[in-house]
Amino acid sequence: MNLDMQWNDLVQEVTHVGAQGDSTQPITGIEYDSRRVRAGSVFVAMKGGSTDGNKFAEKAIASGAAGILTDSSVTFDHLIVYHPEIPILEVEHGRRALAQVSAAYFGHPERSLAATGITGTNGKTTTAFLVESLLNSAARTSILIGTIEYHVAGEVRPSIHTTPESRDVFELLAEGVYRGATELVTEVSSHALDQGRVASIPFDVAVFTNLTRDHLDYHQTMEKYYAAKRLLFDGTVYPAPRVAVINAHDERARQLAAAARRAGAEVRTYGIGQGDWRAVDHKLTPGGAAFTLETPAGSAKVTSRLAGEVNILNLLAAVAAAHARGLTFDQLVTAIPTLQPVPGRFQPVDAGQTFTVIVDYAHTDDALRNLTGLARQMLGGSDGRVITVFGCGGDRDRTKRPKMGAAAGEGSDIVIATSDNPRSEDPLGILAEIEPALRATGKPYIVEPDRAAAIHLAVSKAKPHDIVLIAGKGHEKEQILADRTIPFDDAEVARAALAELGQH
Ligand SMILES: CC(=O)N[C@H]1[C@@H](OP(=O)(O)OP(=O)(O)OC[C@H]2O[C@@H](n3ccc(=O)[nH]c3=O)[C@H](O)[C@@H]2O)O[C@H](CO)[C@@H](O)[C@@H]1O[C@H](C)C(=O)N[C@@H](C)C(=O)N[C@H](CCC(=O)O)C(=O)O
Ligand SMILES: Nc1ncnc2c1ncn2[C@@H]1O[C@H](COP(=O)(O)OP(=O)(O)OP(=O)(O)O)[C@@H](O)[C@H]1O
Repeated sequence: MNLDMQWNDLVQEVTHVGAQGDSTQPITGIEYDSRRVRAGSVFVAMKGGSTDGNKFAEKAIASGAAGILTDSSVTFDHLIVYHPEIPILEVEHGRRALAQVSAAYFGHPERSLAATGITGTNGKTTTAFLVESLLNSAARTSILIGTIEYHVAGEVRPSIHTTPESRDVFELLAEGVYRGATELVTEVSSHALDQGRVASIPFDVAVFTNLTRDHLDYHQTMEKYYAAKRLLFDGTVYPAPRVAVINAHDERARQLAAAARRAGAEVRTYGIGQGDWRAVDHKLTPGGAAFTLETPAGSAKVTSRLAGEVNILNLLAAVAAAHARGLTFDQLVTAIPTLQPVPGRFQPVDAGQTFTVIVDYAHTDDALRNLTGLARQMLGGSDGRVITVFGCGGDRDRTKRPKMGAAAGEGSDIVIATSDNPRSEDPLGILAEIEPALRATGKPYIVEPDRAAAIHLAVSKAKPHDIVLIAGKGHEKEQILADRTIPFDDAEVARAALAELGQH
């Protein structure tokens, strides 16, 4: 961070429409939440979806704020009258101003980093992990920001948001640069693009994985959802990327590619049997996939430990992005077989058993259908069965329960319905709301509220070639029951169940 920064320096860095006062007082922090303001902090008061940060400007001043940035002319007019002692800036867009001021305060770490941003409804986390692994295989030092966790030059941190507020992003970047990072790989959610959480970060490479129905509670229409994603590519609000990597299978691919090209980006498309970066003659195996990688930089046969067609797409996206970041085709081909599945995203648990066990984060009916579909793809023509363990969260959308029951039954040969964070609800009550739809599918099922017992049961029922899917928790490490949060890791429980099976 810039320890010498004064208010008067900061003013130079922010686009503003009004200003009052000046100050040579050193600034000790930038905050967008009044509850985090300490003596010497600058408070950025911005309008939000559920409240208005401007309501808390007085509170921030009482906590010792050294200056205020506001996106409200009413607040600006009020403060210049009642707090003439505090320097104030009025800005047009609160979150973009937050990004500008944070970049400056944290010493412009973005200037020392090449950024790859990944957006899309599905595949962001997986693609981001793969890009980071490819860059690290070429001895680059990276920062990763995403849903599961953050990596700061090799150190793992818990994730707060898929894409945090710009202030928190810049703090991570500054730390990463200090520890030698030269690359940033970040998931960019549509919320982040809409709000400007990644404003002031120039993206060298931008990746678009896909667009399916989601987050309409926030964006309201698919057009607005797409428009938010397009912002990463079209140069209208943020600078256009140098290279745009786009999934050729998506129905928006052509229009997005055209928008990116118009903005001056080099476009690379990818796909299975289509696109400039493509997989041909692919085969799915229980251990992953094998295909010929055909690209403008060369062709080679490769094998991957990541299962399912969607992961071939994620891998192609990552390969095209890492090549844009300067890895050679040979470096990429050498690294591909070493890439590990992402924790909790179609993650195999292998203890040498004759069937497949997969842990996945799928916790919506769509995701569950996707997951059972991937398992069917993997079974191909074999006589293996799909055995699915799943549950539904308590104190959450109850309409999901019958939908999940139907999705599990329709996609599986055997279902074990269990608990998944029952929270304050009775686990048996939740299961009773799942059961009628599950029963209606006509598939054999068992209700076992104890999640560990359910996983043991599924593993004990598996025969050679079967696929056991453990859905819902993915990378999560806890189960929330009534007033307790207990450690719980699906992959570990599955490993214990496999070890027990091995002893019999
Ligand atoms: C819909 C959404 O994006 N909400 C985020 C947003 O809230 P908001 O704009 O409504 O802010 P607000 O609560 O109205 O507050 C306005 C301002 O007042 C401030 N405030 C508030 C209270 C107070 O006492 N003092 C104070 O200063 C707040 O810090 C904020 O600056 O800004 C808040 C502060 O950073 C976030 O905590 C909040 O995330 C909520 C909890 C959330 O659930 N966000 C999800 C939807 C999200 O962003 N998800 C995407 C991933 C989606 C995906 O792909 O799955 C993500 O990138 O994580
Ligand atoms: N390229 C893809 N296309 C469609 N579905 C995918 C793709 N990649 C992954 N999936 C499915 O979406 C699930 C979530 O994958 P991933 O975590 O990589 O995506 P994400 O965009 O980060 O989503 P989330 O924010 O929910 O974590 C996977 O378990 C898989 O079932």
